[in-house]
Amino acid sequence: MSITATAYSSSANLGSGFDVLSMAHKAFKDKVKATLISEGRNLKISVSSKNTPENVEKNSAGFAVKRMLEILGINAEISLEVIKGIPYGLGLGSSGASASAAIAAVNELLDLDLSLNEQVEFAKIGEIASSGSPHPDNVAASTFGGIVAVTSVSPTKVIRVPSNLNFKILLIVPQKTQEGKTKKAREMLPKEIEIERYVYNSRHLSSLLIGLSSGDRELVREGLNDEIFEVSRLPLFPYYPKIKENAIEKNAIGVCVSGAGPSILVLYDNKTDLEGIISSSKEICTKNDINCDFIQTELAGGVEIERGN
Ligand SMILES: Nc1ncnc2c1ncn2[C@@H]1O[C@H](COP(=O)(O)OP(=O)(O)O)[C@@H](O)[C@H]1O
Ligand SMILES: N[C@@H](CCOP(=O)(O)O)C(=O)O
Repeated sequence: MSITATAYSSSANLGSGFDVLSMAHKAFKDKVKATLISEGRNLKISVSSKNTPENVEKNSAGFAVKRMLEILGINAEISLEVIKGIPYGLGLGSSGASASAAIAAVNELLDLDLSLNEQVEFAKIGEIASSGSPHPDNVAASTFGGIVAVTSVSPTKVIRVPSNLNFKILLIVPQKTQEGKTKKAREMLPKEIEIERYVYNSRHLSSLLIGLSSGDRELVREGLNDEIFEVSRLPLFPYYPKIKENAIEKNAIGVCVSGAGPSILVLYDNKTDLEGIISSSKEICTKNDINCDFIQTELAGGVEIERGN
């Protein structure tokens, strides 16, 4: 018996919403096929994957499933085939999507009847294998779909963010995968911040959520700014400030780093000079000795179970 689940790529943080906000998009997707080999005897998880670790403890999909079954006290032998479609190390929620798909597939395979919040609770554990931290944002977006806010982590509670803003997504993706990128990016963050910077980011977060809900372009633009996380990680994407400045000049709705980078998320609409952003961003990337892909996409739904396999 096998079940296959599909989960989409995501852009987490959305400026000042570090570890809280994220959005799923159709740019890329992972699939995980879970096959039940035996049940009730012992707990054994195996992982096969062409381009991510096949060591269960080091694969976000395998680690999430193994820990979930340990926590639930379930003995089963399950093989996981991780079919990657999301390039990893680029800030597109690759590790999170695998974990989301794996948990959803095993939930269906063993008829666990987990809620979406419970699935995120277990899927986030998979992020420990990839970044050393169970950050819930990417897996929340890949599981729920749309734009999400993680309002609680113990227990996990995910809320879909209401949006009345019409926008499309441009992802600027460097063609350079970095092993362990998010782990390194998390180590770059300050342990303490000035209250003033916290207040700045609270203003940005408030602007973003109100702007999305009301469909106010200017509020969303302001809301995608950040004074703490992107600033601390700038050495990972030195080209970002210029690309952002240029995109805003060409009337993008707003710009932020996608997750821990190095990809950049641009929200745009029919008032935006999209071609101008792409051509000038290519020049900026070239000046920084990087080649980038430019992917136009849109919001994605949540994790999908393939029926009839
Ligand atoms: N199923 C998986 N999919 C993608 N990366 C994985 C997976 N399992 C473990 N990893 C590891 O996690 C790292 C990529 O995750 P991360 O650094 O968070 O980047 P991102 O999530 O932006 O792709 C790589 O070192 C990769 O080997
Ligand atoms: N909140 C996390 C998000 C990491 O997203 P990814 O797509 O880069 O894995 C962080 O910023 O550390």
